[in-house]
Amino acid sequence: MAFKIGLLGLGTVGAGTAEILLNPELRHPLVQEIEIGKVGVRSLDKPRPVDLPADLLTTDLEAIVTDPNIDIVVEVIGGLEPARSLILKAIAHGKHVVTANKAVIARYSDEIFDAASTAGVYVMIEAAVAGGIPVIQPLKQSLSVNRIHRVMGIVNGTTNYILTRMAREGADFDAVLADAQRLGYAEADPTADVDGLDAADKIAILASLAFGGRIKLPEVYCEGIRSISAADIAYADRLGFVIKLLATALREPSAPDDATDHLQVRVHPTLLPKSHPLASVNDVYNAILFEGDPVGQVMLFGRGAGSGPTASAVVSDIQNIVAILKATGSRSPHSTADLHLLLACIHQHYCTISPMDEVVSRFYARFLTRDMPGVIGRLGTCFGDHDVSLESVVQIGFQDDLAEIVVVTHDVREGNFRKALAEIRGFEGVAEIPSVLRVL
Ligand SMILES: NC(=O)C1=CN([C@@H]2O[C@H](COP(=O)(O)OP(=O)(O)OC[C@H]3O[C@@H](n4cnc5c(N)ncnc54)[C@H](OP(=O)(O)O)[C@@H]3O)[C@@H](O)[C@H]2O)C=CC1
Ligand SMILES: N[C@@H](CC=O)C(=O)O
Ligand code: NA
Repeated sequence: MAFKIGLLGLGTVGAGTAEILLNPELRHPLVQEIEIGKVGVRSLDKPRPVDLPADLLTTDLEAIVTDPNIDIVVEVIGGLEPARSLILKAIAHGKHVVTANKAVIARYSDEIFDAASTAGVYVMIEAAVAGGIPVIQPLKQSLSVNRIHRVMGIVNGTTNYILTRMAREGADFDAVLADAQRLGYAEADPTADVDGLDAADKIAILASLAFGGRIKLPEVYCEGIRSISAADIAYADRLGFVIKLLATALREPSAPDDATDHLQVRVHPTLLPKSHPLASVNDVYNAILFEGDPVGQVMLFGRGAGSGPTASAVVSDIQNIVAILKATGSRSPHSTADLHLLLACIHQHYCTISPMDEVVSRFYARFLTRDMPGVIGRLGTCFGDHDVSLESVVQIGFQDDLAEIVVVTHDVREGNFRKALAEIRGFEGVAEIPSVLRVL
């Protein structure tokens, strides 16, 4: 007897999921054993890109998650509520859950995974991070024997598209954002993408899996790309860099007497050397670079969004659950102890995340100063006073009657760098510091 799924949502991802399930030919034989039992939507009248019997569609999503005939609930409605409540209700009714909802998982994974563990069901989230690129399962399985040092990636397609176009065309942010909206890459409200929140949700999820603990989302540092100007992209280019919105999670080396793992988990625009493997990831593509011991570097590249790619991840999660249910010979929830250790989420403790002031990195800063003698010298002295060592200081040119000076530092403690900047803002002759960006 086929495994029945209750599909919550028939939009971009839901329709892509139905499309795969309705056309199982030339896919893994298990796909044929998955049947769409019910589909929950908001509007019954909307035209749909997939051909489903009308009686499968309902606006009563509660009835789906409590239906005894449904084995697996697939949540692809998005948003926080009712998505969170429906997931929890499905779990309470013994359903396994597959979701693409990074916003819900990054905020409520503790209650969701606790509930799943108690109920003996799986909650699978491959589609929630980097859409069609398999990143969750590799982290849970193939890479998990490694000591992961760092996970770093371009995990938001919209911002990567915007930055790529700005770099290619010398265009400004607002003009390219309007295009990205017209092309359907960015949402009508692009906040979650351009302010880095979507990437922060995703790196919180990856960090949790990579470092084996829970992450409190408010502790994830998040800075978007609204302030990136065509001028910065051009200067970065002259210095040998590209600017990307980078999501990073890394384990800091710990002192011998410190048993606590300290992590950095952060999202911000970053100047990447043009030779870096992530520097050539352009347009709406995503890529994630893992660094672990002993595996070294592993980079996964592909489409992080879109109907088909995201549905590929959703259906692979459904298939993983079906494979386990078949192997155990039981569709009922398992006992907690019987859950497959490499598929269930079992973390209990919270990771300690270092405050940004303590993070050590390189910086790029652009200053607009009046063209008077001694300005560069005063900048240099102030940075030196705060233990900020400079790699280069270049007067690039002029903007109106102001000299434009670009500074690149060596590795510095962020708190020291910020203190120096605060002092420099008060200098006579310094009109503005239009941009401060981190450098890899
Ligand atoms: N789009 C993408 O490329 C990616 C999306 N995701 C995630 O996948 C999820 C779904 O995204 P996407 O498919 O783009 O979203 P869409 O807006 O395209 O589709 C949402 C679907 O959910 C239904 N829906 C929404 N709210 C309700 C509600 N309250 N009651 C009943 N039905 C509801 C809508 O019904 P109706 O059609 O009737 O309006 C629609 O079918 C999100 O969590 C998103 O973050 C993840 C990776 C990539
Ligand atoms: N809005 C996201 C798509 C889904 O994760 C992006 O632009 O990458
Ligand atoms: Na994925």
